[in-house]
Amino acid sequence: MRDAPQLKPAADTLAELRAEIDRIDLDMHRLLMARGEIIDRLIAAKRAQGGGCAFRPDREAQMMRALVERHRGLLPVDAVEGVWRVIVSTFTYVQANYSVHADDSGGDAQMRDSARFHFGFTVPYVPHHGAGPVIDAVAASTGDLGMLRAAGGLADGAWWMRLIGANTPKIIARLPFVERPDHPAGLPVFIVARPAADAASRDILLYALTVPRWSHAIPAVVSSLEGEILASAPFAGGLSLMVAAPGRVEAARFAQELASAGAADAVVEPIGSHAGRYELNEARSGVFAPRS
Ligand SMILES: C=C(O[C@@H]1C=C(C(=O)O)C=C[C@H]1O)C(=O)O
Repeated sequence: MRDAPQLKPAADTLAELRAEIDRIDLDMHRLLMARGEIIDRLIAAKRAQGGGCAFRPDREAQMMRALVERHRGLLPVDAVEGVWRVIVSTFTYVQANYSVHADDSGGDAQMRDSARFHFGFTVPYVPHHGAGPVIDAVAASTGDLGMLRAAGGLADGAWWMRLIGANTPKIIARLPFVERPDHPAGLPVFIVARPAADAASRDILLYALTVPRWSHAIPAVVSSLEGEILASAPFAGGLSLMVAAPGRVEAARFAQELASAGAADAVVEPIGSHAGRYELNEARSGVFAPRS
């Protein structure tokens, strides 16, 4: 007959708990080092796709959603998300070095918090004053990222007009990937980059909409397409709007709807796209649902 299982002592000793923590830390560190060993193969695979920026925003959005969705336990989701942001961003950096250029004109503290939370401290943070200089710095680089307030720094006017055209940077992500009211780095920001092939998420399309003058047809058409006017500013004697629309609304359809509503002189041009917005409804429970 087998012996009855040994009863565990009533309380673990501190030394035993520390030994357990050391074992777990060693496993985690070994796993991180193993993750690093895949990098050379990733670099080769991406070089075959054309190289450039290693950031894959669509993949990252899926990873961050899956992470917060499966998270359980007492470790705050903010901490888990922060740890993975640093892992993923630093792994992107070691594939192809990049800097994050940020517009500090609306205040440096929130931008810096956001950049550090989402990209860590290994990735260089380069402050600029204004959206224009950020976009210029990204345009002059091969793989750098720009970080701009999604709500817009109005001092720059219609900065999104600089994103129009075939060889200009585009908006490729909106951060945080998973939103919640008490997010520790919750400032909504757009990430601007020279887009890499097949990396973009096209759940939400972003457009620059230019019109000679304001018309009430514009918000009516935007809301009928389930879009959103994000910002507006005077431009070249008229007005420019930054508009978000669901991925099914191509530029031609948008222009056509505007024309039918009486705004035939509206020009609609793509300026980027990003993953659908996800909101974590019950912070720390791991339960989240898409924004309605
Ligand atoms: C590893 C990749 O490159 C980057 C780094 C990632 C990571 O470390 O998990 C994920 C997406 C990319 O931004 C990838 O494309 O899969």
